[in-house]
Amino acid sequence: MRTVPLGISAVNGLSINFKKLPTSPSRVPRFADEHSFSHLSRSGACKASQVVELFPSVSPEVVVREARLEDSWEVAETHCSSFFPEYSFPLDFVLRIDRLMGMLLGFSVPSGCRRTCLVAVIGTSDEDTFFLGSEDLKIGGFDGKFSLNKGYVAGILTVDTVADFLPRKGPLRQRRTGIAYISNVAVRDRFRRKGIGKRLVAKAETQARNWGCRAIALHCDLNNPGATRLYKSQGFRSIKVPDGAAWPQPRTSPDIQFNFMMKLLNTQTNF
Ligand SMILES: CC(=O)SCCNC(=O)CCNC(=O)[C@H](O)C(C)(C)COP(=O)(O)OP(=O)(O)OC[C@H]1O[C@@H](n2cnc3c(N)ncnc32)[C@H](O)[C@@H]1OP(=O)(O)O
Repeated sequence: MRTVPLGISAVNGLSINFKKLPTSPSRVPRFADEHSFSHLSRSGACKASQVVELFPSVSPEVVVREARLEDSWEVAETHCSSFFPEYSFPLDFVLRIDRLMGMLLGFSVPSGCRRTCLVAVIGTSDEDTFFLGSEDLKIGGFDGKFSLNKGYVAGILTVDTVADFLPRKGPLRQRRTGIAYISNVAVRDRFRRKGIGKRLVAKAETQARNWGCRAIALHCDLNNPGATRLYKSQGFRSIKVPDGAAWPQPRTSPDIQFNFMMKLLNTQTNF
């Protein structure tokens, strides 16, 4: 089964940042995994694994929150190891650096739009975390606050209101508003099937509601039945895109076919 990084990555043609990820997401040869790269990750991984063994389903130790600066490397790792698991050294390392730089330097959004990266973190609690930095500071798609009690990033998701993958409105081709878009959903291999994906999607919905959105949408590779099942279980429904419709699609390999899925967020309003 092929997995495809969608959304920001897929949207803008992927060159050096998260909104420009490689256009061919097919798996390529792998030669090192995330453990190779940082001592910090290695120690974090042990701790996280122990927690998960103690709590086989999602435990209270899994916190889903907005990504902060200190998570950025692990976010890049999670993305690369999930969507490009077969990349081998040095490509996998370069890819991680590319994602990291993109996240820190890129991630700009059009005026009036929002975008945030969520992380599912194991082995921490926000309640006893001491933060440095300012509430208002944003660096790339990251919250500028910094904490030493960071936990271990097991899953990621991006949600935005950029509407790059929805048809534009009217003769002026304005961006559609009020519909959030989910992309780049990934859970590290060894933490899958523990409800983390569901938690990330649920948090994205909460974020979308807080932004005033009435619906939330995503594109999923038709050949990704696991992810499709996840979204269906969360109330997303496949939307038939009329043949020939000028409906923008994530820019990945041309042979990938997408299922456009959408969920209304507790509102009767039509879109
Ligand atoms: C919009 C996008 O970004 S689409 C891209 C999706 N991302 C990827 O394909 C990257 C690689 N895959 C992954 O990272 C993960 O497998 C994800 C994100 C798809 C799922 O994350 P998980 O944390 O494993 O999902 P979670 O445990 O919450 O699963 C919820 C339900 O989804 C379904 N599901 C999830 N994964 C699978 C699978 N591999 N096979 C079948 N069903 C699955 C099941 O119904 C599952 O419930 P169950 O475990 O009680 O049967």
